[in-house]
Amino acid sequence: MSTALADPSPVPAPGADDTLLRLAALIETRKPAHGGDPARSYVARLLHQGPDAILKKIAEEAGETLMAAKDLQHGHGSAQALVGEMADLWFHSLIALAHFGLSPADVTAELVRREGLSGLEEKALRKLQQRQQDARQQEGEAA
Ligand SMILES: N=c1c2ncn([C@@H]3O[C@H](COP(=O)(O)OP(=O)(O)OP(=O)(O)O)[C@@H](O)[C@H]3O)c2ncn1[C@@H]1O[C@H](COP(=O)(O)O)[C@@H](O)[C@H]1O
Repeated sequence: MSTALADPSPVPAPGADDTLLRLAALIETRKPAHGGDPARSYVARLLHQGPDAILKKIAEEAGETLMAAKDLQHGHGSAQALVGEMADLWFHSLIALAHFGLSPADVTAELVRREGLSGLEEKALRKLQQRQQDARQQEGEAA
């Protein structure tokens, strides 16, 4: 009998779910340069209000996500409530990316770059680089 563990969640093929890309493309059409109308579109209104308003929404949605997760942790929330708040957070993050001329493809490219690199290894590498940089700086000051 095989002792291999069953895969708990099959890894989808790259690009299998393009929901974020489709939503980002829609958000792009809401920019003032593309005729987005703040009177008729929530996204256009937020883009029109500018980065402070967008970032305020992200902070708000991050807080609501945290509260929904804590509720679930303590047994008086629902998974659906957490999913809803996380969706709000992702949605507003996409608007922020669009404002700064970025797309979810930029974020996934960064995640792809990190694939296979353990967070613990990355942290150790970062500390090593910092120590090397500090040592170089001290040598420079001593010279
Ligand atoms: N996914 C979303 C989406 N998620 C959340 N929201 C809106 O985000 C708003 C903020 O959520 P809140 O819970 O904070 O609600 P609120 O208290 O009314 O917020 P305030 O605006 O008053 O601060 C709500 O009005 C939600 O309806 C969204 N609005 C739009 N989309 C997508 O964006 C597309 C374009 O939307 P429009 O630009 O409005 O046409 C839509 O077709 C959808 O696919």
